[in-house]
Amino acid sequence: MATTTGRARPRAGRPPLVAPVLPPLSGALRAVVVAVPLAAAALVAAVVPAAAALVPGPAAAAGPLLLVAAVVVGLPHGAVDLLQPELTPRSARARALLGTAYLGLVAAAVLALRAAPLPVLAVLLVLAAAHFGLADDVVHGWRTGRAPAHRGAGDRAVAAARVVALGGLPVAVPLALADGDVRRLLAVLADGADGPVVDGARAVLVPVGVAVAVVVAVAVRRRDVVGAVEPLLLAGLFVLAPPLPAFAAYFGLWHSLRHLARLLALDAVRHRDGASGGATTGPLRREELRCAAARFARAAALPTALALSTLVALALVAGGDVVPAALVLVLCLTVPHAGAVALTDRALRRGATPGGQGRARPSRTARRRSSRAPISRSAPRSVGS
Ligand SMILES: CC1=C(/C=C/C(C)=C/C=C/C(C)=C/C=O)C(C)(C)CCC1
Ligand SMILES: [Fe+2]
Repeated sequence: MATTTGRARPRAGRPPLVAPVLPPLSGALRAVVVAVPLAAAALVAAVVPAAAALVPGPAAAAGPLLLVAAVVVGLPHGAVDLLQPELTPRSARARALLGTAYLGLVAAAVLALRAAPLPVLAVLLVLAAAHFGLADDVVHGWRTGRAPAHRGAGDRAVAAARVVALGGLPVAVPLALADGDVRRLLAVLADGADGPVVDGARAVLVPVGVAVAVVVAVAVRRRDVVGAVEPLLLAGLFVLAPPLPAFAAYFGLWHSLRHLARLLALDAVRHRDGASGGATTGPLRREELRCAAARFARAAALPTALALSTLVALALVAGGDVVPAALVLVLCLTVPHAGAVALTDRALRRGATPGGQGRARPSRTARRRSSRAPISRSAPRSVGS
């Protein structure tokens, strides 16, 4: 993604001088991060089982198609992993190395999955659950202002439960309740060993259920309605709707959409900071988000096209079967994607300082400049990322 205009780029391997702070979740951004994913989960949980009862044939045929569509729609959310300034090294050589390592990890994961299907699939599924759960924990920090950088031991324990609950539900439940479609896909992915994957998923349902109970209880005590509803809606989605449409809705309209919103918000803040010297806060304006979306579309186009071509190539190698190919691609992309997102989040957290509402104190020049900047606003309510 294009980076800031006037702000100094971070040195290789170091967090930026002024970490962008996610602005308060309000307006369109709140709708995209909270209302749309929750409404989509509720709608799919209600409508898809009804459709499956009324028109079983077309509903069953739609599952694999929806999954492939969701993977394609979700590909861009990882397309700018290496363009985050908190992660990108300064020198072109180091950037090329990082890009090669990213693609090398995808290729290594594909080869490893072929060489040892069952153990490698198990590792990839655990990684996927961790990635999903951590992403929703970051969104929780954004929504509530309880930034990960400023948590005490109690908050950290609840965060761990949140990661297990919100990451475990979308991976363990559809696999534990595997229907014919999922069994067939698992048999392709795990070279006939679908049974052990389903058994393993069933075994983790108890810890995931306990984590859900903890998260809901804590959210109720804190009067955090969204925090209590999130795991219940995800559980409802994956228990009521068939696994493939449920996962498609989750991946396209929950995980990818939330990540995309976060990328746009971060980029908009970096641009705002670039213009103001790093001291402006307050909700993002629609115009700022529109510009960030345009920059994102430009930056994500080529990597997304590359991922789509890889999908076509994998499908051709798999004899034209695009559904397992899409799953192999998305699972193997998760290896570098989860790593890149985790490293970027860590850099963003480290750039945050508790006393400064999540950001390092800007220089005197920056402060003087920002006091004249037209977009300077009130103090932020939410912090960190
Ligand atoms: C294997 C398999 C599944 C799980 C796929 C997963 C878990 C994908 C994770 C993707 C990630 C983490 C993308 C990165 O953002 C389903 C669809 C449940 C059922 C069919 C077989
Ligand atoms: Fe992701």
